[in-house]
Amino acid sequence: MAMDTYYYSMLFVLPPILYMSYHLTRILADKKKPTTHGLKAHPLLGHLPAFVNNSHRFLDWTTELIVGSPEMRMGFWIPGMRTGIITGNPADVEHILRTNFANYPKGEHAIGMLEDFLGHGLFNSDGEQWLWQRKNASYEFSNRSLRRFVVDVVQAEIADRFLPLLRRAAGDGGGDGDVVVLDLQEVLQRFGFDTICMVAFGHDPRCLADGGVMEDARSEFMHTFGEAQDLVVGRFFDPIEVSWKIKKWLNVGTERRLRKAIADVHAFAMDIVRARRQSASVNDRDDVLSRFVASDEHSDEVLRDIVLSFLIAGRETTASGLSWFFWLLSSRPDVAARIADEVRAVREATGTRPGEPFRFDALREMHYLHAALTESMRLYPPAPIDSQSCAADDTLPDGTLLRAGWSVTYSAYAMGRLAAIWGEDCLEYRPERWLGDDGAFQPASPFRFTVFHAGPRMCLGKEMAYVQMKSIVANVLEEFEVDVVKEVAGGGVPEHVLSVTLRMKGGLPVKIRRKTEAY
Ligand code: HEM
Repeated sequence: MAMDTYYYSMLFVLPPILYMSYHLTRILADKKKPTTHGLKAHPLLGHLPAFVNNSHRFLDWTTELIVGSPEMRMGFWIPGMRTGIITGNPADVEHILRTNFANYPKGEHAIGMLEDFLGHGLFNSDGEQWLWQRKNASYEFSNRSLRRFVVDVVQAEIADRFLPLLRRAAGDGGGDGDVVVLDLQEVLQRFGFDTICMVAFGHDPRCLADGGVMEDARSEFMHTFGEAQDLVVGRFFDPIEVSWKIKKWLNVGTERRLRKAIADVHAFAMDIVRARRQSASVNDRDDVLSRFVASDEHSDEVLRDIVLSFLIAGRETTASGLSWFFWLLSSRPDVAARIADEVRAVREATGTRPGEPFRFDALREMHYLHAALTESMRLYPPAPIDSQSCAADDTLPDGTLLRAGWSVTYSAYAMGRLAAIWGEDCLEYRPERWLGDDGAFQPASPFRFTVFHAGPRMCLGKEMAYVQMKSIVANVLEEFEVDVVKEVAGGGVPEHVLSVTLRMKGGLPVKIRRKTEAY
């Protein structure tokens, strides 16, 4: 009997004890919730007012908060909409991108926002859907014939299109012989678009045509593609999340423009897919799409989404990296001179002459150039922030709590400005920080230098991007000086547009001069 009373009383006593201890644990755990130093939350609206007030300087604002925080991260809370963290802490990044990778997918929320544009291509999928595309694409990217193909495509684009364009801009031959102001960022985007289309799909869109002509017919499409990208990213920065859904449903405003832009971009990608399907020689080709087509397993829509992912990956990233690099170089003649010396030494060692293509091995010898580009991307990362979502409650390495459904973002831009990672001179452009005593390039951990992402979803095009960027810089600095037109560009750091990539607002106006020294 006494035992029965004991069991019955336990039935009533235990649940409240368990309930209370559950909540007590949560309250205690929540003491470790992410903090935000120097940022006050509104009692009802949370951090919404601060986000709205600083949306025009989002990267710099979040960087200031991260740099000012001992944990190198900021927590934010926007009631009913979004809660999460933006971090610059390498231990957090390693945890999110590698150690507990499975718990930090892109998430349904983000995928849903991009779905009408990117479908379920590599960039916009998780789980199995991502894995099979990643496996196929990684196989292609580690293929040596693709590496040769990349070098050939890039060198041909430089020799037949890019250098002739710069020679014309420098006043050689074309037009009235005057030096013209060129938007280098736009030229580099065209370069990136041509090369990604040729490498990934075996299709030549001729955004830069032979002889260095900028094809006007392509300008409109390039503009449409950029517009689709910017408008879709705009959805993420809209503090009132449902507003884009309402506009889409009503087909008004930016969503109306976006619908039209997406239709044009999809038509372009679908043309590429159909052309590749009809091509008799699919099995003999080196491009990435042909391998997906050859397997005969995928619908046109799936292939279209794969095409779109590669266009997003390759169109603006290298152009962004190079635009900031040439801007930095314009005030650092010492760095430009050292690169030119290195290129000259590699020419001598490989027995080639200026104007001839650089082979893969020759590019690999250019350690200082590699360091100069890496250092530039450290400060101006082409993909400045990257978000995932937290699938189940988790704790960061320092015990900070993350709840399921939170947005978890790392800022490569802020990380480049953290003294705790790079030392007190972190704001200085100093390529030497990447070189060992023997002058060889020393890579940093991808959890500190997050420019190419890290872990299982790390960028597949990193090597291709360096081949492209090093080839362009080496060829340009052999022949030309690039002067940024300060009267047009303004004196300070150029303003940026925050889209998928860090783009200069208004482009990068430059004048191209032939080098006076004999090579
Ligand atoms: C300087 C140039 C580049 C930078 C800084 C860069 C950076 C990045 C970053 C940050 C990601 C992660 C994106 C995310 O998951 O949210 C990524 C993924 C990727 N990148 Fe790049 N990228 C560059 C050039 C390229 C090029 C030229 C290609 C060529 C095809 C490429 C192919 C890819 C692919 C396929 C992924 C998706 C990987 C996956 O989700 O599994 N990237 N890149």
